[in-house]
Amino acid sequence: MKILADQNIPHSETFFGQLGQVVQAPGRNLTPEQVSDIDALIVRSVTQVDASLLANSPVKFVGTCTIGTDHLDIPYLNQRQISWASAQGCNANSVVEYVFTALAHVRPNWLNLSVGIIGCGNVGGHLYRKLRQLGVTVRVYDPFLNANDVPDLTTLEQVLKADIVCVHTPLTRGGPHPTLGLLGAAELATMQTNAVLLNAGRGEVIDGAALAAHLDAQPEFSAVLDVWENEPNIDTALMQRVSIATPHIAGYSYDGKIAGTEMIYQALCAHLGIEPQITAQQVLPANSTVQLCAIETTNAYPLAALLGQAYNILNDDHTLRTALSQAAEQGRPLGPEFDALRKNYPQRREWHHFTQPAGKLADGLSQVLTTLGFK
Ligand SMILES: NC(=O)C1=CN([C@@H]2O[C@H](COP(=O)(O)OP(=O)(O)OC[C@H]3O[C@@H](n4cnc5c(N)ncnc54)[C@H](O)[C@@H]3O)[C@@H](O)[C@H]2O)C=CC1
Ligand SMILES: O=C(O)C(=O)[C@H](O)COP(=O)(O)O
Repeated sequence: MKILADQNIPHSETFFGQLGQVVQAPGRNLTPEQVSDIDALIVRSVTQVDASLLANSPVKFVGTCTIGTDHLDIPYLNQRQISWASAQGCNANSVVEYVFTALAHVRPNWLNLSVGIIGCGNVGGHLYRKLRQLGVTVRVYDPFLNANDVPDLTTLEQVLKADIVCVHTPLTRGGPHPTLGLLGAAELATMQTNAVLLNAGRGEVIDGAALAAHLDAQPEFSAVLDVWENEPNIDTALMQRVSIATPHIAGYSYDGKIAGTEMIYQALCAHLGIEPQITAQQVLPANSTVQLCAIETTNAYPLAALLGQAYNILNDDHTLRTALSQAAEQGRPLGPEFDALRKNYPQRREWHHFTQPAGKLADGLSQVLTTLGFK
């Protein structure tokens, strides 16, 4: 069998090579010719999988090593009886670590603030439970859940009143509660003037032009954006206005990426009726525990300093801004720069690979780190 895999899927040969011949290709601009003799197509979020790609292809299985599925035309796949699978929850922990790291930088007192969560599935739900464990006041908006699922469920209006609002919905264009443009000028206007808005879902859920205008009008308002309208050609005017800007890498922990590969390998095995032979555990680096360094007791933001050792979000922000401004100055297109940062993203491990500093931490800090997942 012939399997085409996006070249940015780590260990695709190790996993899918068990099942057939693997051809790797850049996923952004796959052509119908490239899939004209392919049995299984393994993609990431940058490949639009629809009739224009697959109409003349013998593909019988499509797997996306991502949580999001907005790039798949699912009705078309179903109609063609092409099996498909996504990697639900694979990088949810990675996104939650991103959120906590970002908040520690933009609102060092976030433990004492209220947090609103829009979309409470694998990512939002994980974030919700951690915040509750930490004693943070949380409000949730998710029209597909009820109060038995989430006791703090409320309206979108109430969630938008929180000090910090985190967006973790899928991008949906239809159905009873579409998320395309869910937050526009009218919704932003109801938020607190010094709120933080964080989007690690999909860029199109927030109207970027409205957000840029809002940031201009409200100097105390902050935004953290990992996802953007029109990726990879993002709006640099908006980027310049946000507090933290990253190139859609919230879910890019190495653990999360390998989990995505493994889940789709398992799904393809199930499709073929074959027992899986390889696991994520076999390919992830072993014994990779790292000890965090002790920090100065005088450090005003000890949590940000500790989290920054495990995941340096400011480096991701700096790298994006530098790459895009250099490309703009030199008249080069921005899209390839954005994609290159994602393709060459360094290996980032999740927090259960880190142990707390040997020295004594300030009261309560060790407990917070333990709740966040540090050993
Ligand atoms: N920035 C990144 O690197 C990553 C982004 N994502 C994005 O995050 C999204 C969410 O991921 P998961 O939590 O794993 O998905 P999920 O499917 O487990 O949960 C999504 C939740 O959003 C809710 N929802 C749907 N429409 C809504 C609406 N109109 N208003 C409020 N809530 C709504 C659903 O009921 C569900 O509970 C993904 O679909 C993907 O687009 C996921 C992983 C990484
Ligand atoms: O899992 C998802 O959904 C994501 O947003 C991924 O982290 C995006 O990664 P790529 O598929 O765009 O590499």
